[in-house]
Amino acid sequence: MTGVIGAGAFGTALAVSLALGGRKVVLWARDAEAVARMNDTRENPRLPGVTLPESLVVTDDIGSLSGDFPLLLAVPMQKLRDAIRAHAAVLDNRPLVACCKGIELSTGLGPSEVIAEELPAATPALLTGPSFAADIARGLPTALTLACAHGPCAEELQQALSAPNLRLYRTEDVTGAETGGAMKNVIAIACGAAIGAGYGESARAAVMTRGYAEMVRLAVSRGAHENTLAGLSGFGDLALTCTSEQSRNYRFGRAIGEGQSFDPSVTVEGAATAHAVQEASRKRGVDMPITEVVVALIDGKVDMETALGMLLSRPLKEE
Ligand SMILES: NC(=O)C1=CN([C@@H]2O[C@H](COP(=O)(O)OP(=O)(O)OC[C@H]3O[C@@H](n4cnc5c(N)ncnc54)[C@H](O)[C@@H]3O)[C@@H](O)[C@H]2O)C=CC1
Ligand SMILES: O=C(CO)COP(=O)(O)O
Repeated sequence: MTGVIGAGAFGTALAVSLALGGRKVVLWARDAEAVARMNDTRENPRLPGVTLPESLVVTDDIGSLSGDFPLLLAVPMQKLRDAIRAHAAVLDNRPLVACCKGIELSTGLGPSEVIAEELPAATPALLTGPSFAADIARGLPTALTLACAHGPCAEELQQALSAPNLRLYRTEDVTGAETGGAMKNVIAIACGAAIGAGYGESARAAVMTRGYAEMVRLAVSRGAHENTLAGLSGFGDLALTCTSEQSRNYRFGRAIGEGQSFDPSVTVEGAATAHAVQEASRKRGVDMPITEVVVALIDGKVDMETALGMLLSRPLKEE
């Protein structure tokens, strides 16, 4: 059995995919009315056009997640700690797989570190990599990274969370996997802004590549293995998010580049994470010029022309 906490786009897509793969899945949401609607219509408005399989149990009863089976935590990064605290009794002492991508603004911690801090007896893991919820829910093929520092648990989770359209690779480098997932959103905002401002595809490729260098620098400074960033959780997700109109982070950046507003109700993980990364990288003395520019753009401190100048006027250096 698998439990999923958070019935947003990603939690629901994973639940659908695992249920269609023949697993027993319980999807928990905090909003009783939303749960009633989903049970009535067998649809989730966050995933239009996707029918929830009859075998998928949707509930607002947190007690139905009691047990020692793995729980997927599919809530936004900045809400992860609240969600854990609210249900600590049910979540403690079992595998908890964070499905969020980001760094906590108030602490500079990644998802597995937040879990470890709140519930030291739980086994923190991470599910990350290039995958749009809509693609997963439609049964399209996807490959993801399952990260868990505890080797045997990593293998068990890899088996338990694979599905016909979800191919999971595993790593014990949780820090590398979570840094890649957090940073790709920041760089996707920069790429969206470059395209939105009309700077062209070559500029986007430059931002992606130099953004990858920032991702690696930050990850290594946090204790990750450089190679992890070349995998699905780093390069893979960067490639997807920086080039797809499906990405909310990319579209948010494009709106900045075009001088347009963006719907504040949409989950854009890279916005808070850019601020968290800026603070962490300054403390560690890690040079992250694209992240600095993204923060300045989000905060409205610079316009696109100034932002471009900030990057192009840097001293010339070896690659
Ligand atoms: N949507 C996608 O394609 C993908 C999303 N992700 C990651 O998944 C995470 C969640 O994103 P989405 O599902 O897309 O967001 P979403 O905006 O569709 O849904 C977020 C859900 O979390 C719930 N929630 C918020 N705070 C909560 C709390 N304290 N307790 C319980 N539930 C709470 C909300 O009610 C909402 O249903 C993000 O970190 C995102 O980066 C990862 C891969 C793909
Ligand atoms: O993480 C994702 C794809 O791997 C989803 O990206 P967005 O949050 O930018 O939509």
